[in-house]
Amino acid sequence: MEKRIAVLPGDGIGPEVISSAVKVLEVIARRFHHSFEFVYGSIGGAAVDAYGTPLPDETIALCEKSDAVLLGAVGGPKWDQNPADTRPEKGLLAIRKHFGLFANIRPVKAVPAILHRSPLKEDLVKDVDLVIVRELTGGLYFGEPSRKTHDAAVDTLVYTRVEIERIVRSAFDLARMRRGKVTSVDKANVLQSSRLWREVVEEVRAGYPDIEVEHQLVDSAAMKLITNPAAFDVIVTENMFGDILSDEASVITGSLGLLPSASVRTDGFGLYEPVHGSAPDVAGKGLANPAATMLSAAMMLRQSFGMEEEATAIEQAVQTIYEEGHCTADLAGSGVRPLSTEQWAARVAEEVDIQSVSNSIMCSYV
Ligand SMILES: NC(=O)c1ccc[n+]([C@@H]2O[C@H](COP(=O)([O-])OP(=O)(O)OC[C@H]3O[C@@H](n4cnc5c(N)ncnc54)[C@H](O)[C@@H]3O)[C@@H](O)[C@H]2O)c1
Ligand SMILES: CC(C)[C@H](C(=O)O)[C@@H](O)C(=O)O
Ligand SMILES: [Mg+2]
Repeated sequence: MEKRIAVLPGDGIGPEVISSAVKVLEVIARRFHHSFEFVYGSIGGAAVDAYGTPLPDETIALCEKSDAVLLGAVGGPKWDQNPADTRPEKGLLAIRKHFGLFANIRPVKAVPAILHRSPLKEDLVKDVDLVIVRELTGGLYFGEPSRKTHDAAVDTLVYTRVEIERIVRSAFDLARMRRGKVTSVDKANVLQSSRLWREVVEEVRAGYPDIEVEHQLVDSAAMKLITNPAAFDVIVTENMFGDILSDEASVITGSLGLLPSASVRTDGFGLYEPVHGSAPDVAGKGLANPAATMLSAAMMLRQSFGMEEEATAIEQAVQTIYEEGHCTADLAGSGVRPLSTEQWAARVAEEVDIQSVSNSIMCSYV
């Protein structure tokens, strides 16, 4: 299959984790006889520096001509004092909005070989397999913020019935393919937009009698995510709550460097990016964990290209390398010598290749 992938490395550790994921995708292409064309574009702080804007028209055009987008991360101290329009993060919000990527799918799954790296008890963590379905193109992120005076600022939180309904349906559809449970997270005891959210969830659930539904307020949901994370299956929530809960959920697995995400719309086009940011504190030092970006690439193969076997090959290779005891600095406990980003990525790429050899040996015996 021929696929054109827009690659947007961005800032900080973005280029490091992206180059790792691209290496693995190159092995996948070779092994499964696909042709992947990687076309590189600029976003975030790098684009502000080169083009004066965090999302240049050239980047939009390149993504429009591609089958999917793979993104690293944006942002960093260099641009933190920029005005709103030339902040790197603005580029990320703009690309999500431009392509109508309203559903941000953030799976959180315990990795058996590294359960001990979670700060939570292994017993709590071992069965965790949940997905946060985060609304991505509405809410506070896209209100009309304004700095009223020197001493006052305002952000508005708007949600329409249509925006809520489509994300809630995505969550119910996903739950049907999983364990059949949806937890809707809101702040309906305070916010009007949350009361509308809850109303729409109640309407949508009528069409899904097979799905178990619960409502949780975001503050107690944040607590339950840590005290009993295995109780969750699909969590559906608005933009800001989803952002916060997904970073919190990364603690369950042991590192933010493990969580992938897909930002999608209904026609299969998607932007795939790790949940983490540009990690300026570790950038350029070989300390970044590229697993989240590799697993995002796996989501791209499965969700945008329908390449199930190829996606599984990446996921299995990541698991195997952890089982062999190799990890990057974020997951190395005391007494464990971590591999650099590049070394760890090379092990995963090698493993994807080795799988192909063992598979063909298996075939020759069948
Ligand atoms: N999607 C994105 O592009 C995205 C997401 C979050 C934050 N950001 C931006 O990133 C910048 C830094 O934000 P932050 O520090 O709050 O969040 P962050 O996610 O970049 O980092 C938080 C902590 O996790 C660590 N970390 C994150 N990813 C890691 C990885 N792959 N491997 C090893 N360690 C990792 C970092 O070293 C840091 O200690 C800000 O400019 C922020 O706006 C961008
Ligand atoms: C960088 C920022 C705009 C972004 C968000 O809040 O959506 C990030 O935190 C994320 O989780 O993708
Ligand atoms: Mg975030």
